[in-house]
Amino acid sequence: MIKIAPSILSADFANLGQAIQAMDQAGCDYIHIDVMDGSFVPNISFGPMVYQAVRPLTDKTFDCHLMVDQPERYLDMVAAAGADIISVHVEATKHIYQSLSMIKALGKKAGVVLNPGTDLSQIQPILHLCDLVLIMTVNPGFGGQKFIQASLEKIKQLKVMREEKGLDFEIEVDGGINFETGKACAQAGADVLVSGSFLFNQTDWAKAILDFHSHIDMTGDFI
Ligand SMILES: O=C(CO)[C@H](O)[C@H](O)COP(=O)(O)O
Ligand SMILES: [Fe+2]
Repeated sequence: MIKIAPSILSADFANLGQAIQAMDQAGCDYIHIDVMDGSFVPNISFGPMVYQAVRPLTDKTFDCHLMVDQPERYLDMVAAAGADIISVHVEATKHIYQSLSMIKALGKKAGVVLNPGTDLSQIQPILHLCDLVLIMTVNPGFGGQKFIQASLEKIKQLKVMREEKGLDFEIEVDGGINFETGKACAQAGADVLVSGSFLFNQTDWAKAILDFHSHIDMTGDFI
């Protein structure tokens, strides 16, 4: 069954705790937390103090997407703040093997993220260290962007690589996900759909999460 990860970048920051609790009640799987440093991406969001404050409000998995340069500088703090999955961009560090090893040593699930312009060959040597591979389906930095169709081929190729190598990481997609693009990603091989603006703009979040499932499960292939 496909997992749904609401991106709280699209939440009402004046009521962040309420939004997280409502998404929990609506039946989401992960809470996706977009951490931006104003350097790796041209936007700044929130740091560990913010998600530490909301950590007690839900038992859901905190899926932390670090859009920061040299992420190894922050891994201790991110782990201490309550992240369960910590994902780092392969483009953001000279030491991706070390970063992923550090995340594992902290007892957290390790993820690697690829920008739309980054080839899968960049992560081939470190795939065995990954619990999750996040394929960006927009350029990172902002919510509400248009899905990049070329991402679908990358998802398919990643699924083949996973099978060939006998690995079991999750494939997550992030950016421009709605019922239509989410279904296309699931058909291509995605296991986790991040959805920000589309999901938060729905009036009934529980229905929207169910609708994500019904759109995808009706193919019969992904239940
Ligand atoms: O990582 C991100 C942006 O860098 C967000 O997770 C992503 O953009 C989700 O927002 P939307 O669903 O509105 O595209
Ligand atoms: Fe994200």
